[in-house]
Amino acid sequence: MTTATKTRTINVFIADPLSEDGIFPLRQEQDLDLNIIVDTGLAPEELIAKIANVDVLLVRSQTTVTREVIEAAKSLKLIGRAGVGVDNIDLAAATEHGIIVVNAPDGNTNSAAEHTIAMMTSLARHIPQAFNTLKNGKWDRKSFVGVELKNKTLGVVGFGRIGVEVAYRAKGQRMNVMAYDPFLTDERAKELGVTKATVEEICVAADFITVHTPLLPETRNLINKDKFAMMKDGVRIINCARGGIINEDDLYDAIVAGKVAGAALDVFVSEPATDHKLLTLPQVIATPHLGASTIEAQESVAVDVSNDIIKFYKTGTVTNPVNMPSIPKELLAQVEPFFELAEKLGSFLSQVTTEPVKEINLSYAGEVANYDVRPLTSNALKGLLSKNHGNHVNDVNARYLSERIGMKINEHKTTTAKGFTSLITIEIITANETHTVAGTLLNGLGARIVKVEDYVVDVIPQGHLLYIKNTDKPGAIGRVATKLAEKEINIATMQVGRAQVGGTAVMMLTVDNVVTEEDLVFVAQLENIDEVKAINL
Ligand SMILES: NC(=O)c1ccc[n+]([C@@H]2O[C@H](COP(=O)([O-])OP(=O)(O)OC[C@H]3O[C@@H](n4cnc5c(N)ncnc54)[C@H](O)[C@@H]3O)[C@@H](O)[C@H]2O)c1
Ligand SMILES: O=C(O)[C@H](O)COP(=O)(O)O
Repeated sequence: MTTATKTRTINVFIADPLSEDGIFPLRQEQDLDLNIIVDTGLAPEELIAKIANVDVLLVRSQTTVTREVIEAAKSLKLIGRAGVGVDNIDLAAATEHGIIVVNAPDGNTNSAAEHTIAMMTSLARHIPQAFNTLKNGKWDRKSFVGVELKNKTLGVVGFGRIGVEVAYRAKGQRMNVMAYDPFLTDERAKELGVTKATVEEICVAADFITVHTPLLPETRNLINKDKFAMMKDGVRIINCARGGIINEDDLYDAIVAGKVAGAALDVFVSEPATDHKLLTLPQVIATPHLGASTIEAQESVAVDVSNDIIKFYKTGTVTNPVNMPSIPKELLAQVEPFFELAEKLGSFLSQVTTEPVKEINLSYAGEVANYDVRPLTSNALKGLLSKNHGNHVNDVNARYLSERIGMKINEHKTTTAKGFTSLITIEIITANETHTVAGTLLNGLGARIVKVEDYVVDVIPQGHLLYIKNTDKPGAIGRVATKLAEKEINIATMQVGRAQVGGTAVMMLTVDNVVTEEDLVFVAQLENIDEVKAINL
């Protein structure tokens, strides 16, 4: 990943209204040259026209970041979502283009949970309808008889950050809480004092149902006419998550049919939703996507994405990635040193072969095998592909690009590391060749290549290397050294290895200057030299 300093201006484009206090970290950043452009409320074609030189795009839910926007953004490295839901961002397009998407998953949890409870209470007691009537000069106490929350059952579908916070608060109202989430365990349900249930069980038993899942293909229309049919008469529905999780037409029909007593909606399939048919029903109360609209939440989510932008440009890593594996903080410190090694090993192999790689086997041995190795594989693939893809390949799209060209990627983990604390061995298979390289981190000494093909070596993976295969006969080393001297190429280090006396041997040389194609030909013509490759790491 890239790190930047003041030498380059970074254009940060803020396309939705963000808290000014929240973007304070960006405004006061001293080490990076950030050019902050605030230009909100743009139509898609206006955004496309302005995005060509933008490095970082910051949005909330209002701006839709389409494939067209991404393709027009020639410099874009990072999209920051100041909030949770990323359904307004074409993640596949971002990933293909190597653009990191980060969000702020924690900053608005409380606000969204509080809004959900406010909506449920308002729904139970008809507060918006009663207020409207009163504003219109009518003192009507008969039309707005509500229901209590106490002893009612609340079904929570999607028991993540917000779902759990809603459950805590509902229990404070002395409600019984049922919850469904594919990741909810019996232990966690017990610990939180909720009844673990299926969506169907919730539909059958709940008086109030609230959804808190992301909008995904699996959750779109999760609550539909079949589910409404299972529900109690007079059930009340709340959606402060995403429009589309509850089928809007089916909800409308269920309300008109008297099955559903009321619905509280903060979100709609298409927003802004000012003339939606659900809004014509007196049983429906609604807010214009206000779940996260508090001073605290807006400051918090904007601070989180601002800090991730700064972190990305200073360290090359981010805290809340959406389209790359997220590494817990405590593990990051341990695996980060391997990133460069994995990339160098991949790069080494890309320069050893000229054929397309059909399969790559990555073996992680020793301590490194205890970690989530996917980021290491991404770095190895980045190194492997960079020969042909240059700067267009990064940790985000390396796996995607590899799979797109049909490369089979196999990761293996073993505890034994042949005497090393950790060992990464990478094998590539092409139509006609197989090549292997292995590397490690030596305590206090940094990265080393310790094996090339079947030969044990000890090479710092840095600078200009010459990889020479020769027949193990006297004089080969001397001839190579003399030829390089003739070409004014200074040898810094030299390693030799062989499997058996008189067989094939390898030389690994580090040299002080770039070795040209012409120089390589001269070396390759020497007696008993079978193959010469220049490798730049
Ligand atoms: N109205 C607002 O302004 C507002 C504010 C914040 C968040 N949100 C939305 O609220 C939702 C939840 O946010 P969060 O922060 O709790 O996210 P989260 O990722 O912490 O929780 C989502 C949960 O949904 C679960 N889930 C996924 N697929 C499911 C399925 N098929 N059935 C049931 N559960 C499933 C996940 O396992 C996860 O536990 C998101 O859609 C987010 O965009 C809306
Ligand atoms: O997913 C979210 O974080 C919420 O829907 C908030 O959206 P907003 O940033 O547009 O308020």
